[in-house]
Amino acid sequence: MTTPPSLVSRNPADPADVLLRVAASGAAAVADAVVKARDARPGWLDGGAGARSAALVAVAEAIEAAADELAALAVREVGKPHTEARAEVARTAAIWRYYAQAPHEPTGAVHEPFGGPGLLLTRRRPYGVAGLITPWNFPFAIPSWKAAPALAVGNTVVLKPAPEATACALRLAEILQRALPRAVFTVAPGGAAEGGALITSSDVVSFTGSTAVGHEVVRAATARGIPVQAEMGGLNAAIVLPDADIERVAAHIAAAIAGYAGQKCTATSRVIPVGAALHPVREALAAALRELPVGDPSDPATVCGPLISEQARDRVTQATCRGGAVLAGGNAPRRPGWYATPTLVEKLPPGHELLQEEVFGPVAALLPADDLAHAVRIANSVPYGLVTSVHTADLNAALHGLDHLDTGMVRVNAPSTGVDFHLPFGGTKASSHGAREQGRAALDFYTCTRTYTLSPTGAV
Ligand SMILES: NC(=O)C1=CN([C@@H]2O[C@H](COP(=O)(O)OP(=O)(O)OC[C@H]3O[C@@H](n4cnc5c(N)ncnc54)[C@H](OP(=O)(O)O)[C@@H]3O)[C@@H](O)[C@H]2O)C=CC1
Ligand SMILES: O=C(O)CCC(=O)C(=O)O
Repeated sequence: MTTPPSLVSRNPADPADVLLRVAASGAAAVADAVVKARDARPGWLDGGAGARSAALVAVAEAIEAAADELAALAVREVGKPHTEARAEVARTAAIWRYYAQAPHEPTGAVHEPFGGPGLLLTRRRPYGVAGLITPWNFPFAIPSWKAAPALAVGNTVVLKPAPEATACALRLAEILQRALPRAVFTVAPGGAAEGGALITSSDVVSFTGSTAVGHEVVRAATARGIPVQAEMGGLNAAIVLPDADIERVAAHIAAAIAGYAGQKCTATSRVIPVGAALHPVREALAAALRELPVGDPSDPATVCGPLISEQARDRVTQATCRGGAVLAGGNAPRRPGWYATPTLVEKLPPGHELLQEEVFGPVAALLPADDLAHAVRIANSVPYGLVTSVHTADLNAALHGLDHLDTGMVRVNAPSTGVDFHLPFGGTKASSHGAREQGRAALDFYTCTRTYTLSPTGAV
């Protein structure tokens, strides 16, 4: 028997600081966790809506009580700037409270038979064990916005977190396991082997991460005929019209490019000034990026902390060396930790990596457009379709954007980053596969509609 590899979790701001070394679970332990979760499912479901709701409220309360400690852990393990880490923890508690209402909601509808007496009913029922595979960038919020709706409707859950966020996942599991019955929620630390084992044993799969891995996950789950959703990358554009308040918009876009070092699927990576907006946007955005506070993520003033790993940092710095003109940043500060400076580039050759792939760093390309229709064509010209922001005071321009932008989300006068957890979240093209996450859409994803016929005895 081979020993599972060990997982090492390091502080990206100080790579000598090792948070954790644990053995990966191994595929057999993942399969075993799924068996135990399946056995725990009837008790969890039949315990009733009240018990499920109360348990989800207890999770929210425990997260709120541990907020400072959880935020500090995210700062240390995944390099999330302190202010954002606090906001993520607050959002995570709010997600559990929101889904704590779901067990009390109607699960179906009553219909009249086409002919004769009786009742026809629909009822949404859980699939069984939800297998969740999550990335490191929102180590509390993403596992929670998948697990809370899955649990609310009566599934049990096995989570395979990203190796880089193992300590956060284990701490979240501790909180959940105190509030939930045994085996209702299990975390299985590991890598691709554990992720694969989860897909081959669970009943419904939800993934967030890169597009390449997401497509593999979708193929594996589809081959088994189980429902799967995958939230993958983005290459999101911000369109700025000349009538926008350019100084204010530039500050917002700079934060959407380089906040948390651009490591959000919703980060802005292309900025499209329209017509006369080019010159003021170019100047104001380059200045805003140069002034953006870069540094130690535990400092509350920091907006752009380190990248998650050395490879991630090198990918960003190399991408900006391959053609184009650098307007701001374009280097790595000389300090311990995996930092890259907030970067704006222009005049990129067609087909450049920054115009085709999610680089997941604090870097954006400036792409001037002649008019709004041209801006929309540029925005739509990439393989991804997660979110676009449009900055304008003109309602007609905003409506044109809503009608013609081919992204799952369009945000007018709001940055591309940020999520309203009570609304559906997801994109088009290579950004998403399957049903939407979050909001009520998540309750539908984790349930299968059953149709019941009730006829009086002797009717047939
Ligand atoms: N959309 C988003 O929010 C995110 C996008 N990304 C993108 O992904 C890039 C790489 O980041 P990374 O964290 O490595 O993301 P990956 O997509 O590579 O990994 C995401 C998760 O899937 C696991 N996994 C890998 N291969 C498989 C498989 N075949 N079957 C099942 N599970 C698998 C990973 O484990 P393991 O790491 O051990 O391979 C990890 O837990 C980033 O640069 C960024 O572009 C990353 C994070 C979030
Ligand atoms: O912008 C956000 O707050 C969330 C982004 C996100 O969902 C992701 O990066 O996976």
